Formats: sequence, structure tokens, C-alpha cells
Amino acid sequence: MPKDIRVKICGLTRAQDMEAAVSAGASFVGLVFFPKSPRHVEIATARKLALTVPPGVAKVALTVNAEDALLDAILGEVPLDILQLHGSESPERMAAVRSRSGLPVMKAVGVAEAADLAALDTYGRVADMLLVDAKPPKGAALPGGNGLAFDWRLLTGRRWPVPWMLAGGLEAGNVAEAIRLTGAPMVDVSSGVESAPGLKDAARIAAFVQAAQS
Ligand SMILES: O=C(O)c1ccccc1NCC(=O)[C@H](O)[C@H](O)COP(=O)(O)O
Repeated sequence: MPKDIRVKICGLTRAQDMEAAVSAGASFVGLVFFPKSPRHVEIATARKLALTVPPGVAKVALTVNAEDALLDAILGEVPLDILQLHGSESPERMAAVRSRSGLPVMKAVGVAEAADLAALDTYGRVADMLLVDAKPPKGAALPGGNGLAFDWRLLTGRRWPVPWMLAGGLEAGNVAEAIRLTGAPMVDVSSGVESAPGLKDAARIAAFVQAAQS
């Protein structure tokens, strides 16, 4: 019987990719505001993409240690539902962003080993949602979207008092196993549904959503 797993497709840069994510049944769509990323979108582009998203699909803006000026510029133009903080934002900064924006905040936490799990407990007390992602390798240019998985067994028995998503190296071929091992109620993918960095593939998106929900 299909499970009620919700999917976030992150790093959408083109209208056809947004359409593919929505048609495939994504519950969340992510727009990356980080110029070093191949998935970065300018604010005007993000606005156009966001305006095509139907009600019921949550539009997530992803920033990395963004200052207020950037957040205000994004929020002033782009209709959004959730802010994803993907840098080293402290719990205090996160709370400040939430009250400035009036939006729920999802904090991304990188995991590579058991010692990384403490941060999930900390942010799980203050964030509205958690994104449990793979920790980027040392020296990586990007803090996320690296197509790298972590040992999902680290999450066995771990739960937090807020909704959470699993991310990191997921693709159609491994997402069902990742859900089985972690009990994740939601999953997030970027590289695993691309044909090249920043360019999504409609068939891969559809296969991913189907595999996650099968
Ligand atoms: O995707 C990016 O380019 C990116 C850049 C800077 C910070 C975060 C970024 N992505 C974060 C995400 O939410 C990704 O979907 C998540 O890390 C999973 O990525 P992947 O392993 O490629 O599926």
C-alpha cells in the first residue's frame, strides 16, 4: 500500500523543472539562493518560478548564512512558505529569521557520524522543521546538494519533536531503503533527479516520487 511520504525537490532553476516536480506530486519545491551553487536562482527568476506553483505545494527558499538585506530582498519579491537555513546559523539567528520573516524555518543539519546528532536535538527544540542532510566533505564548495549519502543507520530510533526530512545522496534506486531504515516521513532530493548540475530531469523526478511513495 502506498505510504504518505512527502517529497521535496530542491534546486529548481527552470520552468519545465518546476512543472515536472509539481506534476510528479512533490509537496515541497526548493529554490536555492547561493551564488556558488549551479542551482542558484536570481530573485526575479525565483519569483517567476514561484508564481507557477499551485496552492498545496510549499515553496521553500534555501539560503546559507544570509544577512537580513538578502532575506528582505527575497521575501519582498518571492512568494514563499518556508525558509530553509543551510549554513551555520545559530539557534538565536534562526529565531530572529523566523520573527523577521514570519515564516516557518527549516534548519538543515549535516550528519556524517554519531557526534553530529547532538545538533539535531538542539535545533529540534527551536526549529519548525529539520532537514537531516549528509555533511559536506571537508573543503566542499557547497554545504548541500553534493549527492552524498550518510550512514542512515545512525538515525535508528532517533526522533525529534518537529517534522523532519531526510536528504543526501537520495535517488529513485535507494530512497525506499533509506525510508525503511530511518522511518523518514519526508525526503528531499537534488542531484539524484538531475541530468547535469542545476538541470532537473522530468523522468528522474517522477521515478523518485514514485519510489519514495511505493
Ligand atoms: O543544492 C545546492 O546547490 C545547495 C547549495 C547550497 C546549500 C544547500 C544546497 N542544497 C541543499 C538541499 O536541500 C539539497 O536538496 C540536499 O542537500 C540534498 O542534496 P543531494 O544530495 O544533491 O540530493
